[in-house]
Amino acid sequence: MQKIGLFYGSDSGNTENIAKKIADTLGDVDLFDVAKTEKAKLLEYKNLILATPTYGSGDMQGDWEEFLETLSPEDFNGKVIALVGLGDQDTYADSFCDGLLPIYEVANKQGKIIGFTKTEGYEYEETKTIVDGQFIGLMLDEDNQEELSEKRIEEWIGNIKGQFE
Ligand SMILES: Cc1cc2nc3c(=O)[nH]c(=O)nc-3n(C[C@H](O)[C@H](O)[C@H](O)COP(=O)(O)O)c2cc1C
Repeated sequence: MQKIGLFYGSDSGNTENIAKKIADTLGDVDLFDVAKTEKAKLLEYKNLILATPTYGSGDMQGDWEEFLETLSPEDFNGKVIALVGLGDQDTYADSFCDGLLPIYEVANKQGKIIGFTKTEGYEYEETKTIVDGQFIGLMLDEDNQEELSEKRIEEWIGNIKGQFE
């Protein structure tokens, strides 16, 4: 398996902490804050994990918005991509983790998305991040279900680990 590049954006630190936990648990992961990195770096990796929280009402994090503008579907050709969304399903119940959707839409056209997850145990009202009955990635809620994150991360890593190339 080739090394994994984990690219994250984070305003208040939750996604950064989760990114570090994922990297520690998975091993062989290089971490990048999208505020301080370039598209060329992402292109170096066959295996990717992309993580964003949601802001506004259903938007991706600001640095991710700028970073995603530099990327096109062709950039994900031949890549294996796992997605991570952070949100608050209580205060923003009708747009839970929706900021992850634009990343999925660009990456999914030519890349292979892995790591879909079940929706059981979550308490949101609406989200656009469900495809074929499953979340498009690992969804975490550090505001309301922090105690569930560790187990969710472990299960998810167990699922994706063998799928990277
Ligand atoms: C102004 C504001 C708007 C937010 N909007 C949403 C939203 O639409 N949907 C959602 O699921 N979470 C929303 N959140 C919750 C954040 O995504 C959540 O707290 C996340 O863990 C923050 O990650 P960070 O610390 O990496 O920036 C919002 C938070 C703030 C402060």
